[in-house]
Amino acid sequence: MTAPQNQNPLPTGNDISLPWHLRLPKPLEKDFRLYFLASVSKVAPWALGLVSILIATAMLIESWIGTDVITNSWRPRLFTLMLAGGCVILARTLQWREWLHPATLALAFAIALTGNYLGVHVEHPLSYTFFLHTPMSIIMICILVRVPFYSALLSSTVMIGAMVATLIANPERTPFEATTLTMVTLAFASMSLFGQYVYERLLRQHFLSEHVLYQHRNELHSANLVLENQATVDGLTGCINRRGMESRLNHLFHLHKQGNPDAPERISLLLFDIDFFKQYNDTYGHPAGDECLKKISNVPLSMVQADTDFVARYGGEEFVIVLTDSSFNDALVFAERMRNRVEQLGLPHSGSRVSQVVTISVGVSCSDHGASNSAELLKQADEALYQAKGAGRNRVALMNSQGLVEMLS
Ligand SMILES: Nc1nc2c(ncn2[C@@H]2O[C@H](COP(=O)(O)OP(=O)(O)OP(=O)(O)O)[C@@H](O)[C@H]2O)c(=O)[nH]1
Repeated sequence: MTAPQNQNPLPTGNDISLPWHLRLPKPLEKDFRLYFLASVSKVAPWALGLVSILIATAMLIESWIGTDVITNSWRPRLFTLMLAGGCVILARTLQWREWLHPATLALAFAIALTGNYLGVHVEHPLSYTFFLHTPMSIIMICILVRVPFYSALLSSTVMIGAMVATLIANPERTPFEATTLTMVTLAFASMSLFGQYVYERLLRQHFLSEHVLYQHRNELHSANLVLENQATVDGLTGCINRRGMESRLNHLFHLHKQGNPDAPERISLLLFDIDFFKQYNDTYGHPAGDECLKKISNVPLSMVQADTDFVARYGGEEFVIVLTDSSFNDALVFAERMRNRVEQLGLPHSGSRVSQVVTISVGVSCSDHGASNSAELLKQADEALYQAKGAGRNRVALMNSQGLVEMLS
């Protein structure tokens, strides 16, 4: 049995057709330049090191051949050797790397022109071979150091032009030598440039594939964030839902236990419940009950400040506030202020037996008082809330360090 075909596969870099001239849209082209530079910068120091060794070897051989050769060659050779050394330094230094390509081109010109100069000035039967520096320079920029294709094409043309002009201006070179040198140079240049074109085409295709993959990854990441948000936020009040609360609280406890430097010193938990909410619904209707829940939840939402503090809807008309790094006293002040602000909202509640307006009861617990995990902390706050209800509602109760519930108000 064949596997089912994917009707709508994700696009890959191969789906984006690369034009024959290789140019990508402007922003992509800019990114590709950096990508290209990063890909060549790993081998460039070694390649330029090799070029430096070749220049040094050429100087050595020229000093053996005869003093008249080295007399003519040592200055331009030393100059190109220094240029090559400078290019190696550029390739190895991250902040200067963007200058690598222009510097490599300068080096290639220096080598090619040195060849032309020596081909004219050195009196030796084999001196015409100095002109072979031009194809060597083209090979260097296309294969060894990989200058971008268009720069390589332009500079190769200029170098070949300079070589041909020198050959024409120098009557000592026979037409046969001049033609042979020009043909050899053109052959080397076209092969090297073709190789450079193919290489750059493949590299661009690879870059596009990676770019598309990167975009997919970003889209997936954003979609995940949206989904995660939807999965952990309560649709009615905008508070974190119970699932989100449990995972955040567990995470905080996990950090706390591990003694992680990002962990809060203590975790305080406030659990509150709207008093006689069933009667509120019965009196004003369920939609009004929903509105009431929104208004009440806005009170703690407007009060939490630290990034790690949060408000969650624990279920029905019960809410949890988690405060990190506040002292226990500060958490009690928060609870009392919140209870007071809810009362101050003045939402009429004729069905309540404790007030004319909507009120809440709050239970407060703290990790300093023996709770070793989120379930225990919630249980302690629930026990305090239960007693706050029993003590008449519209009040704050706390679980103290002895494990006893005390009324705050
Ligand atoms: N409007 C509305 N009501 C809800 C929602 N979730 C839960 N409730 C109601 O909240 C009420 C909770 O009632 P109880 O648990 O009896 O508590 P209570 O009436 O507040 O009494 P005490 O907590 O003892 O003061 C129930 O009537 C639920 O229907 C909601 O999303 N919207």
